[in-house]
Parts: sequence; structure tokens; C-alpha cells
Amino acid sequence: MKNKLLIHVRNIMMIVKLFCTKELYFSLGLMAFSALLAPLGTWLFKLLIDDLAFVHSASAVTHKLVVIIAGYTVLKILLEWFEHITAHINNRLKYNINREFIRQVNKKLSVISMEQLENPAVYDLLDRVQSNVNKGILSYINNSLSVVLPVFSIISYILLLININLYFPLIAVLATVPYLLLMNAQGKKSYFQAVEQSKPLRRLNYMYDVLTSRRYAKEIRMFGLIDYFNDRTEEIRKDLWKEKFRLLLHYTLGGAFVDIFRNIALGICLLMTCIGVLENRMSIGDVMLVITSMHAITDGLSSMVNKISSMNNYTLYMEDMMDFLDIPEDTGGGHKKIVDAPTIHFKHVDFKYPNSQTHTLKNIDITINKGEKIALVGENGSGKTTFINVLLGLYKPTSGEVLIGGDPLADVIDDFRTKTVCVFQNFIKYQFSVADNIKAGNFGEDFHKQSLRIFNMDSFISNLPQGLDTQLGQLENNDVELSGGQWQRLAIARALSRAETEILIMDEPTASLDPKVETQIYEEFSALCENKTAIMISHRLGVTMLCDKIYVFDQGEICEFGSHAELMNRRGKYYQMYSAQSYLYA
Ligand SMILES: Nc1ncnc2c1ncn2[C@@H]1O[C@H](COP(=O)(O)OP(=O)(O)OP(=O)(O)O)[C@@H](O)[C@H]1O
Repeated sequence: MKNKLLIHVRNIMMIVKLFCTKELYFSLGLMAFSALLAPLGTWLFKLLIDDLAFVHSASAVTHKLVVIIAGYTVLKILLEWFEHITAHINNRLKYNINREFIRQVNKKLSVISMEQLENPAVYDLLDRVQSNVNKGILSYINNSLSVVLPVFSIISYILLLININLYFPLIAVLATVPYLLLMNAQGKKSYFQAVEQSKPLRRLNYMYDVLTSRRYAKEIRMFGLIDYFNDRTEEIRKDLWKEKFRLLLHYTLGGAFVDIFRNIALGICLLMTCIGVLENRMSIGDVMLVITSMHAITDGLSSMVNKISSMNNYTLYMEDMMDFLDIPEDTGGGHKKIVDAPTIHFKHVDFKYPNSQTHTLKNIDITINKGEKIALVGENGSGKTTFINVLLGLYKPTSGEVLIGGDPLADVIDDFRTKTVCVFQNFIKYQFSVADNIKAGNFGEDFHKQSLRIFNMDSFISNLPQGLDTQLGQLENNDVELSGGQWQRLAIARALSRAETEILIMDEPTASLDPKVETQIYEEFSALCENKTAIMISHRLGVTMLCDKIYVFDQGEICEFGSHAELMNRRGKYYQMYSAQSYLYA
């Protein structure tokens, strides 16, 4: 177990490095000043009571009394002002930290390798980071301030109390020890509970999503699944809360028990002070001062202990943040090497998904030359999309190698990705304007308008209410929702918007298109892919006739390849698949 103090120092340094702003220093200064002024108020109040004890008529209001009341009033005004200003600065501080935190997490998320994202332990960590660390960092900072600040006022109150009785501060400190032990134990328990509950919580959030999301609404209603999902959600929620309530009950009972020590300590000091007043050794003002100071010391210490224990608790969340920042990144190799000729060579590639027992790709050994038009066909689950994932460097081969122009993919991946566009099977339907949807394919930059000429995209867009500026989706009332096929056409237009693309990959490009647009795509195919390497995955074998070569996948292996004519002559798997669909192309 590492030294906790060192861990706190390291965490605070990380926070300061990542998030520190002038607001933090200003807020710290104001809070320290307020903490020093508070005991001064108690002391003025004691003087006031002692003075009053000797005044017997209104006319005898002494000059000293007026000065004390004025001083006390000014002090109170100042303290309240500081409180308001600190609250305002803290809000700005929270906003800055929040913004910076989200930026850091998003930056990291975008470079975590796909293999890591497949790992359930990493997924749990991401969940914990996203749901806890934001809160954790803010609490950590607030707590570290709150640990330091009471020190000033506690010392001032101890000095006030020592004047009355040397042992009172010691009694106050000892009375807080049980609280320290309790808080330490509870902080650890609640973290481990959070870790344990992260999996069922993720399932619960998924169920909420299924129940409330617009995209599932149709199916949920049609299959009458509301009660079924509500019951399953309730089951998970009940289990989670049973455990949470158990821990909360421990907190409540433990808190009630340790409070006894603090109140007994206060009782003892009060009794000794009252005896002192009766014996004329102490004043009435001293009684008020003892009560206020004892409360201030025990509350201050409890709050410090509470904050330290929360810091320990949040240290574990901070550890999550550190682990998160340490997750290996898919930096794309970080190489500046340029792809000369984008010849793709899969050299005896095997691939297995991280959580899978079997290989999804087996001994794939093919070369795709620059400018070739390739079709990948095969039954569902035969490995076509996985082949593309490995080609794009989203997953690394388990064995074998992918070479681009003779260089290992990792060495040229940055340049390869700028020269390659892919329309994924589950492409994103951005709830942006049409123009922004297309720009997303061109690194967010303006695009070449001729990319819209394909299969009448330009006339389709000009018929939309605001043309290229039409907002798509369902975020606002006037947004326009497209059909599945229209979204798919837009996704293809997005892919073609980047003029310098050399490799065009399309996974099921015509799946949602009507036969008219599909035919149009086939007619325009050569123009679309002019001078480009094109790789198409398709179950509709009409497109394969336009390709130079067809690779037939079967259970992760390439069982046949050749041109349409060659494969038809061969009368193997491709022939069977094509014959089954031939009525479509008659
Ligand atoms: N992330 C994943 N983790 C584990 N196994 C996966 C993952 N993605 C796909 N698989 C498995 O890999 C196999 C090949 O899937 P892939 O998506 O490559 O097939 P496909 O030929 O593209 O299928 P389809 O024609 O249905 O799109 C399937 O058995 C699938 O279950």
C-alpha cells in the first residue's frame, strides 16, 4: 500500500497541472482569511456578554460596548460577503474543471484502441471514470481545501480555549478520534460497493435506455414489452438499493454512536466552566465562548476527518482516472511515413476478437492492387466486416501482417487513414445540418460540390426545406428526419466528399436503397470509383459484376476468388449464391 500522503500530494499536483486557474488561488485565499476571522467574532461576542453583565441601565451603555457591537457587525458583513464571493468563484472553478475534464476524457476516449474497448475491465473503468471522476475531482479539490482551511480557525479556537482551561482543547481533539476511525472504514466500503455495482448499474442504464429511447419505442410497443422490461429493471434496481441501504444504515448507526463521544466531551467542559463561573474564576461570556469553541473545534476536526476520509475515498476514484489515462492508446502508430502506392497486402493474417475463443479470420493472404475494384461476399458472420476492421487498423492481426505499399500498416496508418474512407454498416446519422453531415467526411472542412452529383443527391438536397442547411434528425421541431435509404445515400456522399481519397470502402452500400437508386449506383459505380481502389461488401450480388475481383468468405477463410465470370464457371459457393439471387438481375 503506497503512502497515502504521497498519493494525495501526487493527485493534487496532477489536478493543479491539469485544472489550476487563478480562481483556485483566489478562492483559497478568501476562504483562509474567512477561517481566521470567524474566531474573532466569537471573541467579540464574549466581550459583549461580559460587558453586558456589568451594565445595569440603558444610560450606562459604554463607549466600549458600541465599539464591540460595531466591530462584530462589520465582521459579520465581511464574512457573509466573502462567503458569497467564494461561492461565485467556486462556481466558475467548477465550470472550468468540468470543461477541462470532459475535454481530457473525450481526447483520451478517441484514442483508446478498439481491443481495449472490447475488454470488460476497461469498459467498467470507463464507466466509473465517466460517472464518478468528474464528481471525484471536484470533491477532491473542495475536500483538499476544506481539509486545510479549518486548521486556521481550529488553531485560533484552541488558543481561545487554552486561555480558559488547558485541557479543553485536548478533550475536544480526543472526542473526535472515533469519528476519524468510522469515516476511514466507511470511505473504503463505499468505493468497493461502487466498483461491485458498476456492472449491474451499466445493465440498469441500458434497460432505462431501451425503455425511454425513441429508437426502441416502436418495437417495445408492438411487442408489448413495457411490463417485461419494467419488471427486469425493478429486479436489478431492488438488488442495487438493498446493498446501498445496508451501507447507509451502517453510516447512520455509526454516526449516531460516535456523536455520543463529542457530546460527552462538550458536557464535561461545560460543567467545568459553570463550576468556574460559580466560583467566580470565570465569566458568563466564558460559558458562551466554551460552547462555541468546543463546537467549532469538534465540528472543524470532524469536517477535516470527513474530508480526509472522502479524499481517501476519492483517491480511489483518482486512481481510476490515472489508470484511465494510462490505457494504451491507438495513436495510429504516430509515424509520419507516407503511403506511396496503396497496394494492400494481407500476409497470412489470422484474427481473433479479444473475448472470442475462435479465430474470425483464418490465414487471409491476398493482395489488392492500386485502383482495383474488389467485392467481398459471403454468408452472415463469415468475417467480411472483420477483414475491413483489420485493414483499417482498428484491430491488430493475431498473427500475420497487413502491409500497405510494402510498409507495415502501423508505420503508415496516419497517412493511410487520410487516403481511405469507409461507409460503415452502422454509419453515424449525425443530427446536424446536411452540409455538416457531409463535411464530417472531409475532416470538418468544406467539401467538393461535385461529390453531390452522384445518384441525384444534389436535386434531393435542393428539395429539402433549407437545402444544405436543413437540420436533420429529431432534436428540434423543424428538423427533418430522413428515411433509412436517404441516410445511407448521405453517408455515401459523405464518404465521397474527400477528393484526395484513394481507397473507398463500403460495407453494404445498397442495403437500404430502393432498386432505382441501387441501379443508379451500379451505373455510376465506375465514375464514383474512378482512379480509386474500391472495396465493397455486399449481399446483393449485382454490384459484384462491376468488380475486377470477388473474394468469397466462408467461416473466416477465403474459399474462392476471381472475376464474376470465373467464379460463375467454377460453379462453387459464389455460383450458388448468385443463382439464388439471379431473379433480381434478370
Ligand atoms: N466485437 C466482436 N467481438 C467478438 N466477436 C465478434 C465481434 N464482432 C464480430 N464478431 C464475430 O465475428 C464473426 C464475423 O463477424 P463479421 O461482422 O465480420 O461478419 P460479416 O461477414 O461481416 O457478417 P454480416 O454479413 O452479417 O455483416 C461473427 O461470428 C461475429 O459474431
